Amino acid sequence: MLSHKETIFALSSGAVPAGLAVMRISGKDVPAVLAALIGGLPPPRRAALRSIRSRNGQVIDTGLVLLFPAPHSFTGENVAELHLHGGRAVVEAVHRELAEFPNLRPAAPGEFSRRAFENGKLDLIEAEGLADLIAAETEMQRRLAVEQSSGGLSSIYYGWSDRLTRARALIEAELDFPDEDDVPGSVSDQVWADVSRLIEELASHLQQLEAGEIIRDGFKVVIAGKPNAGKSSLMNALAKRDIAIVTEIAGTTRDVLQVDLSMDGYLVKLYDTAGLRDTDEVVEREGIRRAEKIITEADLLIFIEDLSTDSVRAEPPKGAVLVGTKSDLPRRSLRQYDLVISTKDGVGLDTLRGLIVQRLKAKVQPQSMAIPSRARHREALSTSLAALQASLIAPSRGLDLRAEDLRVASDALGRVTGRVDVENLLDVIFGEFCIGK
Ligand SMILES: Nc1nc2c(c(=O)[nH]1)N(C=O)[C@@H](CNc1ccc(C(=O)N[C@@H](CCC(=O)O)C(=O)O)cc1)CN2
Ligand SMILES: Nc1nc2c(ncn2[C@@H]2O[C@H](COP(=O)(O)OP(=O)(O)OP(=O)(O)O)[C@@H](O)[C@H]2O)c(=O)[nH]1
Ligand SMILES: [Mg+2]
Repeated sequence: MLSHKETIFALSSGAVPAGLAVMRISGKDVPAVLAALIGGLPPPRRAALRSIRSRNGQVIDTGLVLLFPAPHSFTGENVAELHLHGGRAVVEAVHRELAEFPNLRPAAPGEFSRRAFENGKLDLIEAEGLADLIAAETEMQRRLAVEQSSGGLSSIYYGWSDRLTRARALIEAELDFPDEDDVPGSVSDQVWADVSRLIEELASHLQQLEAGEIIRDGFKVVIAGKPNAGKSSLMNALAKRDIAIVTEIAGTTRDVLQVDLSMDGYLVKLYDTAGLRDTDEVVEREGIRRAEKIITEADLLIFIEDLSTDSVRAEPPKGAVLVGTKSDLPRRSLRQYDLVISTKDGVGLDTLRGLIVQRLKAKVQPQSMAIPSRARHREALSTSLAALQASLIAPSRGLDLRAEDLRVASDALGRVTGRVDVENLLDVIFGEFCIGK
């Protein structure tokens, strides 16, 4: 167990004033701090009502105090929690009192979790999951984060890591002791058969990454079309808020505007863009350049057309949903639309919401929430997959080169959870085989 020199503290609850404020303290000086503040130690892991006193004996506040002696705490260190009344002056007085202790200092962001990681209480996936859980704003983000923070995703990687470790151990054994009776010749075949099963599992796991990213980062829906089509009016209607400026002047919107929506528990990132047209106006042209950029990043493009005008119709990009708007006005367009709406009287808006959710779910159908969701996961998992695939190509290269591929795959997988170990390779070799005699 790592023993950090300094004891750290922070307000772990939200903004004051509030009903309660939780001050968390972690490190070896926790018992001394509690002795000074409340005159002794509360029973471990039980809430105790105590008065918290400053050095001069004045009561600062009376609240519930919790002590989690090391190593059975969130960080693995001694942890105390002071459940205070959530007033600004209360929190400030306790903060001041804590800072007076010679070995105490305010915690840096994420430092409690970092110590938990260093003490083996959390792996990297769980730590990321915890950060995502705190940031989660939609139900699906919460479910994804819970699965990651509570070890559901990690356990898949540990399972794969164990199988890889076993495979490597068997190959190493074959390399070192080719004539051993205890290592049958068919062992190698079993190893490569399991490696190819691993490849399939890893590849199908990686295919879920897009779903994970969409759940975590949001489904990007971009509204595009010609100037004055009614794009900003649609953005405001879907957001039910007056976000974008709407005027009858073509070329009103220049910047890309964005709003977060929650649809069916999913985060939808809705973008409003400058109307697309040829123009010499510098600001508008920059707006159009930005619009074109975000269009290429869209998960779903809603191409808006004013069905009441008879101007030249633009060709919507492939895959876009073609929406005719201003259906409250006389129709001049003969175009076949995917959907007809009016933001003025609300016609078709629910259908459009349904269509967005349907397109979203076509991309995101998680059978389980134990799926990757970050670029970091993608990098490490694809490196591992590529090395596993390499190990199966050209067996004639020899066992030692193929064993090296497995080592690379193993290391990459270890980086996902942050637990790269070679110790258990030795354990498997010497634990399961009677090679050494
Ligand atoms: N008051 C309070 N509520 C909280 C937290 C907290 O730190 N304090 N948490 C903070 O994120 C979350 C709960 N997570 C926790 C995770 C581990 C331990 C803990 O004491 N673990 C020990 C003992 C385990 C056990 O008794 O089963 C350990 O792992 O050894 C505590 C809270 C959410 N709610
Ligand atoms: N009758 C009617 N008018 C609409 C509707 N939607 C938008 N408008 C009007 O059309 C004009 C342009 O609307 P905007 O939402 O600003 O259009 P835009 O596509 O964002 O335009 P730019 O930002 O200039 O590209 C405004 O005068 C709106 O009031 C609708 O459904 N019915
Ligand atoms: Mg606009």
